[in-house]
Amino acid sequence: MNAIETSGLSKLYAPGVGLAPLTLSVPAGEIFGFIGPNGAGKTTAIRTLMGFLRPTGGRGQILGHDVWQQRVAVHRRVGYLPGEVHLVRDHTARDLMTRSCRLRGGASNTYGLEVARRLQLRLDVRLGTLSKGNRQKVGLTLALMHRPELLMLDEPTNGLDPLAQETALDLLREASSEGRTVFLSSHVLSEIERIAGRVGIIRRGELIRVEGVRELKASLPQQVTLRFARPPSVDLAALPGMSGGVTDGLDFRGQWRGGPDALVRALAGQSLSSLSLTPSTLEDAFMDEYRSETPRMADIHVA
Ligand SMILES: Nc1ncnc2c1ncn2[C@@H]1O[C@H](COP(=O)(O)OP(=O)(O)OP(=O)(O)O)[C@@H](O)[C@H]1O
Repeated sequence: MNAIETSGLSKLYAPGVGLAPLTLSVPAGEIFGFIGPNGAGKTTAIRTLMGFLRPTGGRGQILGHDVWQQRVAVHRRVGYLPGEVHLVRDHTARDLMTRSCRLRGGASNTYGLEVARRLQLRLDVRLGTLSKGNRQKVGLTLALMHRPELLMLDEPTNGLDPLAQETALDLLREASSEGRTVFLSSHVLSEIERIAGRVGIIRRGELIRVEGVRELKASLPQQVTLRFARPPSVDLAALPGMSGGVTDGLDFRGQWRGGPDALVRALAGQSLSSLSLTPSTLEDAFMDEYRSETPRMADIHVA
């Protein structure tokens, strides 16, 4: 059974605003990254999947439960981190963790304490005095502490310092290696690139692309930068495999699809003073998706 299964699930606040019909399957154990610019619909998608927003169309299941009709069961089984963590000011993190264990019929707090320790969260400080990053650590600890089968995390590393970010990513990797599923949204593409198996790109409420991170990166052109000692006698921008070529005096920049051999062969006989070929990052792919005029797709089916 897939951890997340939706068929045309939508949440429209107004025509064209919100989440367009979303058809997506996320198998158990996968880390799925959801990326898109501000206002793309990431939070709306996560909140609809969590049953906090009533869908305006389609169907969705989380761990086999209907996202709206059976949302109480969903909430019991899923670790959720909202985009903005609001906490009761006068309590401490330890209070919230104790209460959460009690609500789960006396569940163990052992792992929660380990997560808090690894995130260097101070458990006995009044929440009202915590910084944004420390509130985020509380939210993460509460989401992770019961080792839920599915983690739904809206920008989990938002506000964390680099060390805590690293720890958070380790915790998510560990969850996945235990067969648990992680669905996270992020603007930090480098972190999605490092931990996610697949990535979904959402734009204006529509899922425009879903692909394995490895495949996505392999499909990207490499950035080529050349400097010549003398003006080249070949039209580099016109080479098959080259795109976006720009010449500036003796410098040339472009995007190259193909192996380095073919490029070196094309440059044979030219007086080259430097050459660099850099693999593209997910960031580059993401920017490409935004720049390209991808047609609107009302309903994208993803295996
Ligand atoms: N309660 C609401 N009523 C009406 N429109 C809303 C509501 N909440 C969000 N929207 C709109 O829905 C669209 C998607 O918003 P959403 O918050 O889901 O985007 P997001 O991808 O999470 O953005 P960000 O990266 O800024 O957090 C935006 O156009 C937003 O203005």
